[in-house]
Amino acid sequence: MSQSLRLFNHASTPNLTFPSNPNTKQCYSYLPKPSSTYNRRFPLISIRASSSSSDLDSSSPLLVSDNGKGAVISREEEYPVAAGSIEVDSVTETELKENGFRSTRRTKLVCTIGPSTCGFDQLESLAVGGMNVARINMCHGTRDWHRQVIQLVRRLNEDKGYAVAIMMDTEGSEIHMGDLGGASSAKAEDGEIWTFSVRAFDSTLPERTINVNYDGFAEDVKVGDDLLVDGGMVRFEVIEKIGPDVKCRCTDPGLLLPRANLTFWRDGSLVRERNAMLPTISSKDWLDIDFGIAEGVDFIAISFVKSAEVIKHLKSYIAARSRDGDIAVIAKIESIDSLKNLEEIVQASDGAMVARGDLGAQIPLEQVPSAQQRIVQVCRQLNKPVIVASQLLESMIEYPTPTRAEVADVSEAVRQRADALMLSGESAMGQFPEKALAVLRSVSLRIERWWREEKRHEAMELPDIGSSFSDKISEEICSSAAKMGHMASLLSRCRPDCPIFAFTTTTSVRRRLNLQWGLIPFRLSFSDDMESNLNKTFSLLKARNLIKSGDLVIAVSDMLQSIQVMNVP
Ligand SMILES: Nc1ncnc2c1ncn2[C@@H]1O[C@H](COP(=O)(O)OP(=O)(O)OP(=O)(O)O)[C@@H](O)[C@H]1O
Ligand SMILES: CC(=O)C(=O)O
Ligand SMILES: [K+]
Ligand SMILES: [Mg+2]
Repeated sequence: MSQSLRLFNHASTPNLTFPSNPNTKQCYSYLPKPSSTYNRRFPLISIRASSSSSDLDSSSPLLVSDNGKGAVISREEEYPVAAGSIEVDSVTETELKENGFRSTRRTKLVCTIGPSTCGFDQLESLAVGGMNVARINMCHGTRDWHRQVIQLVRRLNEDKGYAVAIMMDTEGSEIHMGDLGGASSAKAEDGEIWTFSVRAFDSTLPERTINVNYDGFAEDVKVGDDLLVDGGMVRFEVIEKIGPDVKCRCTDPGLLLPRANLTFWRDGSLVRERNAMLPTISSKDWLDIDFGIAEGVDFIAISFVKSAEVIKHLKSYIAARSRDGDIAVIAKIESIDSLKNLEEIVQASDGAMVARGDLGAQIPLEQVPSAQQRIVQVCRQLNKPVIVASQLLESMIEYPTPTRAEVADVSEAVRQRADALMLSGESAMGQFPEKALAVLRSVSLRIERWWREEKRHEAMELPDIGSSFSDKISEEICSSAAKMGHMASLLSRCRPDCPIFAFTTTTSVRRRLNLQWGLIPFRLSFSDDMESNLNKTFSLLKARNLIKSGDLVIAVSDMLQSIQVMNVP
């Protein structure tokens, strides 16, 4: 570390130190001295590397270390990383070795697991194809089925060196159809009369009959209402009410899928007075959440969030029950109320999902794109990961190639710098899950490469988010480090034009970091001595051919409240 430059280090200097070496770059930062001892809540090392010391260009990698919030423990029996070893996702490692830093994918990919993808080999193919997070949707399947999937993903991670995280998505208590008596779908033709009923049918469903999960349904609808299945994929008009049965005429034909969402509209507006009384988290959802906690999922996504309160409540519920409180809560933005209360919901959550399927059933379709843009922007402002979901490649449920419009939609989400893109039916029950994932991957890579080529490092005005003094210092350190390479970065939030290597001692933190834009999580053991941590990290990365001697790096550590610029020894 001969060319090492210590720009600022509170551990050793009472005040500000400027570089004295004339060969060093004029890229120091001015930071106030913290009033208290080191804040260890967010230990960060960020290291920006490039091929030569004169090449501080903005596309070289940034390495970040994050121990997560506080204590370094996880729910699993946390086994220490063997001294002299570093764990990294095997796919990422191969990509890094083959293509170098610059081409690593920044946009993360979430796949919904369903009948098409629930086998070990299928899950492995998705992991090889770049799946960062596996989503299980509690609307469908039994808990035993989901447990099986979770166990397979675990096995995949342990046996094959992946770090695929698991996201459990709650059913929520909106109105939806029953499961079609076991049929995988049913076709509703123009003009047909169907019965929507809240009756419990003990044996098989009568023909053209749909079960509805909400007891108040027959009371709430009125003759003349429009009944939309799945946000308008199929449309009916209510023509008659007979006790618990509601007779409807099909006005827009289409395919009915099991447990599809139902909304009803009157005089051009969504009817939601009674819906609004349903709890966001139903009693069945609470059982699913208990299941998720017991199984140690990494994320719980909450459907139809209406306010920040429910998120806060769930977070304290998890904190009290999960051993380490390390399950991240993702707010699904898919209702009018969630858009109204967006900022406070996102602020209360650990991330958000633009759940365009149901959102498009609650607001006019033409408003969905602007809602998406706003949600992505708010999440980034508030430094929360955001997932863009639903119908990204819907046609690929049936066909092996996407439509041009779908590719344009995926490109737009990548361009907005969403943290992650999600597959739903494409991977859950489609015929081409791996091909759909490959399209997400190649479109992401293409757009990201285009940024590099065009040098489009979109800078966004980012408000200060640190509330404590030490947090503010960390923020300052990170943005100063980013500015050195003429690029924006408060780490992932700044969407720097470089990959970010994230180091953690914890398996569960490593998996959670997998959702965030540009972060490549590694696991290794740390000591209290940052200097030796850095050296150890370098030698481990070098041994794996992930960096090489001479690479210029910037190390940012809020454990030491310091920035160092150095060449990899
Ligand atoms: N575990 C599962 N078992 C069977 N089918 C599933 C499962 N998960 C998903 N699917 C199928 O894939 C489709 C798309 O999945 P997706 O997760 O988007 O569900 P959804 O019903 O649209 O609800 P949501 O609004 O929660 O996304 C579902 O409609 C269902 O047919
Ligand atoms: C993902 C989801 O829940 C939706 O799009 O509605
Ligand atoms: K759901
Ligand atoms: Mg939904």
